[in-house]
Amino acid sequence: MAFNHLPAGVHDALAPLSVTPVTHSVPMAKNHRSDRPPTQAPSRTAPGVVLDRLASGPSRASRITHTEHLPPREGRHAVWPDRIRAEVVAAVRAAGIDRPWAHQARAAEHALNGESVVVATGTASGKSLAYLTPVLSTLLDGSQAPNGRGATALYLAPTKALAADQCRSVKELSQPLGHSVRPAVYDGDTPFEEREWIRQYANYVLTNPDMLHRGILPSHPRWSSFLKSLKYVVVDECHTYRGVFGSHVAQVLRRLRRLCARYGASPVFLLASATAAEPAVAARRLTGLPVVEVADDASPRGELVFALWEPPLTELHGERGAPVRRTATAEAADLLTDLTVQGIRSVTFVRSRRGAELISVIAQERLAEVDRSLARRVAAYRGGYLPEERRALERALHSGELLGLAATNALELGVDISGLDAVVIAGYPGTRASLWQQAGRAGRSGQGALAVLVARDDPLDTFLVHHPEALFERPVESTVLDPDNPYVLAPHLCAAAEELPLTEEDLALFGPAAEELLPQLEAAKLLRRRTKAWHWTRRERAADLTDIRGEGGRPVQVVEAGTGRLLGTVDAGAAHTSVHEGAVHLHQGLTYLVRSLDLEDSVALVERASPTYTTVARDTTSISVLETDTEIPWGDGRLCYGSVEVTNQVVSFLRRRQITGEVLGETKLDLPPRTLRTRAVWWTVTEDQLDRARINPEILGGALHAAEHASIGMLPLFATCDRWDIGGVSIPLHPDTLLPTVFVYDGHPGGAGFAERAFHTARAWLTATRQAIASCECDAGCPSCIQSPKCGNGNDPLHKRGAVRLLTVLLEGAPAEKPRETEGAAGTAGGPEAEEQPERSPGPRQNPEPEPPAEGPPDRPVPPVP
Ligand SMILES: Nc1ncnc2c1ncn2[C@@H]1O[C@H](COP(=O)(O)OP(=O)(O)OP(=O)(O)O)[C@@H](O)[C@H]1O
Repeated sequence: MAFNHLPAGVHDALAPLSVTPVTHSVPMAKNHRSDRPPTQAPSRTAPGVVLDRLASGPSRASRITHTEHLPPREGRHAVWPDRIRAEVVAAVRAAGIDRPWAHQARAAEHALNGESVVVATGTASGKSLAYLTPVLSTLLDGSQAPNGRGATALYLAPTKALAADQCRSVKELSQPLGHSVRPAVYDGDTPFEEREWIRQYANYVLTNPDMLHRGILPSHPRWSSFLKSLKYVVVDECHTYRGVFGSHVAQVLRRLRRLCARYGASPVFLLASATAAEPAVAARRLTGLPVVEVADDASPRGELVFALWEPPLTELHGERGAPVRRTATAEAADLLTDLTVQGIRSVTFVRSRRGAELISVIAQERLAEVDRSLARRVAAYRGGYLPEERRALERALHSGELLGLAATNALELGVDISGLDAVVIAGYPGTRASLWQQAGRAGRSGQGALAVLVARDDPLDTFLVHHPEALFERPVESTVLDPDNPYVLAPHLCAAAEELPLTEEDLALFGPAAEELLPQLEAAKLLRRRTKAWHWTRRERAADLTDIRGEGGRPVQVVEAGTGRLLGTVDAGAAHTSVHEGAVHLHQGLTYLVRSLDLEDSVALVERASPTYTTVARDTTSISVLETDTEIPWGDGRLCYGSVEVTNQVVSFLRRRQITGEVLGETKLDLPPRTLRTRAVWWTVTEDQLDRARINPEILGGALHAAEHASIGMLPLFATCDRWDIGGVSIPLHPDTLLPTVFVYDGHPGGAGFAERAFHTARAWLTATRQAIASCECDAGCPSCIQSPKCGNGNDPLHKRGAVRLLTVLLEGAPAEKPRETEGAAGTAGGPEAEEQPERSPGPRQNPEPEPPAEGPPDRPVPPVP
């Protein structure tokens, strides 16, 4: 096709956009019909037509602020390397795949050469096969060893669901190979009676980094025969290992490499990721090894029509009389309804679990009005459901029994949901990587597909639907991780020392920070140096020192009060905000009210109810400066970066009317405060600057507070974080700075790099913040500029014009940024990917399964070490 002479990645919207995609922009709503011939099978409705229909209701067309057309592309074939065993090639053929795409053959070649490789090609580009062919071929070779296990492979997935899904497909693919390939999932759900068999006989073990960290590595002697023969470690969806969680996984992989080396093995790492910038750099940081990159996607791709959609203003007024837009939830529910009526298979991605439930309930009700049988064809899908329930939903979507799902990102990763015609994304998912990952779920078999991003009523989403270039003309974010973060590294050094005493030679593997940390760990009496090695001194398990997903403890079980039935779970850290007493809890269309939350026993008792409202927790936060690392004069004021301690408490919850979001009332809560030591950026202003900005004491609090909210809303554009991963505090007279101060901090113990990025791009970041406030059409502030949905003070006080004047004066004194420091403005910095949106203060890194993210945790205590 027309674009085939270009490098594949250049025009593949769903590939890692390490370069800007060539796209065809149509800014006007009425022009959104594609001018290209549809590439899908005739029975499918062209995505442009589907969009036309969605836009045909009253005032609907004007909600589309932009349509982007991403052109189709033809595939390029190659041949499998000769060294792939003929039986494996035959098995792949038997699965219906005659020839590999060029990138699959290249990746296999590197793997067979013993080079670690990252396959960073688009969604559904056949990455699995790229690593599976060399792995299966090697396992087949190894099966001829006297013990039948001359070669083994370990597969790591970020979620249990993905490992289970992959195990099913490996079993299917390797069926013609008989008993030579023995795949098995080894995770928290694996029955104990099966575990010994897996350790002794399985040669392809599928697990997750959590199980590796807590289960496999600490009991490595029982895994010795497996580790001795370990030839490959597959790291699937490796872009999910970012931020603090990614840094933990990097250290877990170093521990694995160390143990393998002791058993005489040196496995090759095979990484796969659909969406990553600079994949080789990220893969090297994750594994600590040089990694070859295969990013030239040779698989075919259908056209993608991508619409940006802004819900209309309503007649309602929100806090302090602000104009209120229709919620993204209500709008997305309408789109799901309309798509289902059209017979279009779709998934609506939404950030919160509650949002997924609400969208599915609303769509079901609307569909029932059209045709009762249609209501049963949509459902919700989210983390916190029991595994059987999730498998059943996946099967129903596969078979076509379900036409539409409202899902959290629990469905985003790898779970094979082929054949979707449309994806609706309710609210920007926080990163472009995540956006493309979700959009890429549509059109898997090469047919055309539609993606619609529905903006939420907040500054960032509003900005994005009016600045499509920020989405379509920028590369995806790099996967940033920092394995040297002492909060991350220290517990892994202890765990490694417990696994096998740490020697001086080991230290290089764990990075330069290891040497500095050891004396501290000795002083804390966690490690002791005897002869030449450091030993773990305690009786408890060192692996329990850290929780690699930062979930803050045991998940809370959600139990139905009358029956004692376990409905699902909520992350410990999320419990205060999502299952506090009086909270509305939704589960597959049924509504429950939380009767009590027992934090000691980690149980929330719920009972069926039919409230007409949803609940939103409110919290308050105070902050103290522990240490200022850097301080730069900004005129008379100061821009600082350093360590802080944040104390957060969920104090109340709001009841909001369903669909409209109208506030019905507030109820106080009595929950304990939690503290977090982390990193922050903060700025101060002087009396003189306040005078120049005409800020008198009456409006000072409101001006600072408004600037803080808007700056948090804008930071994701600069620091690749989610607004829920960062927090802020503003105060007219801070006891540590003795000046009016605004803090923005990382919601992760030890910091996650967002505040640091904010510090380095502060001028660009605060300039964008000032512009966002100043250009908002509202009079006194609204959710699109200075109101925050998670404000513990009910968005009071806020002073819009004061914030603009204050930022103007502050920025007058800002020194020009060096080029290096502004690179973040292109969104290349990193932090954890946005997860489900909690209605909460920022908390620790949230991740999908094994225990998925939730409506979440505020802060929690710092880890015990260093
Ligand atoms: N060379 C090929 N020719 C034709 N079809 C292929 C080829 N390789 C893979 N496929 C098919 O493409 C689909 C997607 O493959 P797969 O799930 O391995 O992709 P992936 O890149 O791993 O996906 P994800 O983005 O979900 O991780 C599957 O149905 C697979 O059978």
